[in-house]
Amino acid sequence: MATRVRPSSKRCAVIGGSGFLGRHLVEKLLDRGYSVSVFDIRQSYELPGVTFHQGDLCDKQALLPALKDVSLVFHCASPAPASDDRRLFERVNIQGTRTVIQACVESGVQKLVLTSSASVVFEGTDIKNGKEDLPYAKKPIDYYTQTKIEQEKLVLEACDKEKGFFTVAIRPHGIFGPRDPQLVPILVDTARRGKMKFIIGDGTNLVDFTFVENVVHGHILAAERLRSDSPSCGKPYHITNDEPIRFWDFMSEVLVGLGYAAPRYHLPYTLVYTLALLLWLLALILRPLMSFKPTFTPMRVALAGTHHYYSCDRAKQDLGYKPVVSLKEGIARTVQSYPHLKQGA
Ligand SMILES: NC(=O)C1=CN([C@@H]2O[C@H](COP(=O)(O)OP(=O)(O)OC[C@H]3O[C@@H](n4cnc5c(N)ncnc54)[C@H](O)[C@@H]3O)[C@@H](O)[C@H]2O)C=CC1
Ligand SMILES: CC(C)CCC[C@@H](C)[C@H]1CC[C@H]2C3=C(CC[C@]12C)[C@@]1(C)CCC(=O)C[C@@H]1CC3
Repeated sequence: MATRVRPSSKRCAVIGGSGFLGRHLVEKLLDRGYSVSVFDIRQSYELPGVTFHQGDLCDKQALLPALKDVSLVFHCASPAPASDDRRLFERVNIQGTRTVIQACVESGVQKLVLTSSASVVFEGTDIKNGKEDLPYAKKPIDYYTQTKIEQEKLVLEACDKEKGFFTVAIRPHGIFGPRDPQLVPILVDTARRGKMKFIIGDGTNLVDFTFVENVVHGHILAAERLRSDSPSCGKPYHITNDEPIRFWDFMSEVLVGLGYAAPRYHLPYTLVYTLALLLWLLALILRPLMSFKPTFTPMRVALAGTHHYYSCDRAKQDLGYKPVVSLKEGIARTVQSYPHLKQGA
């Protein structure tokens, strides 16, 4: 009779490992002595100790070889929020996550760590020190958020102590750091087009921005603490820098660090939000004829003009989490890592 080989606890897979967070996670896992199998729709780098599997996570047959002899899987793949493509989000984040769960169960994977998002509870209104027991957004602000909610529910509901399949969800917020393709590049592009002169609202709203290495640290702690007797089974965890900052102070520090002027003039929040909503509707109506992507989407305006910061007390208590890089150091390292985005470069 063939005996099943028990997967090594130091062998793991990172789905979405070619992305911003995924690659930082892979690098840290290698440092900690793991061997890593990366599954992604694209390959963006090569590293010793990493085996790449290129494919779409919605395709179980493509996924299975990447999970062979793996005991721990991190799922941090998602289409970019900026794509605003409902069908793509539903296919990848919902159906694809079902496929990931099935593939994990079939392969004998014991632990699945999902990268969710703190935005699953965000409806465009203030959240101050939000805890994990806040209800999911009833009216999610965009398709990305809507499908991240369904994805998180699927993964947490799949946790089955009897069968030895343990799941946990990490909810980071506003990830930034070297190689981020989103926050700093969009900010600089907006500044270069002369559109970063305005502060939306009174500029006092507090927000969490989380340095990527802290997000990685939270994922690894969650994975290593996940066992049948741990309180984290089937639970979500906020992971932030635990240093809420005014949204516009953070933007200004990054902009000034890169040689651009900080925004100065104030615009009323409701006016900008209404304009962003109208533009979004116009882009939707015109989509069959032409494609244009407004910079100020309703989601971005809501994020820029409201309080949204979260408590990570649960992660501190259950996972022993504590940020490893301060906001000040994170911003300095981020600014330094983008010489090509500096003013005049
Ligand atoms: N960047 C942020 O501020 C935040 C991100 N998150 C979550 O963190 C995770 C990682 O995000 P980032 O690293 O910022 O994004 P990213 O876009 O850099 O990485 C996502 C990766 O997923 C891959 N991918 C997309 N569709 C795929 C498919 N069908 N099959 C296989 N691979 C596929 C992409 O090729 C990419 O490498 C995502 O789940 C995102 O929802 C959560 C909170 C905040
Ligand atoms: C044009 C300006 C008003 C804003 C420029 C910066 C924004 C691009 C970023 C500020 C907050 C960021 C953020 C995300 C994406 C980039 C920002 C909007 C997420 C939506 C990424 C995915 C998530 O899960 C939540 C993030 C919240 C913060």
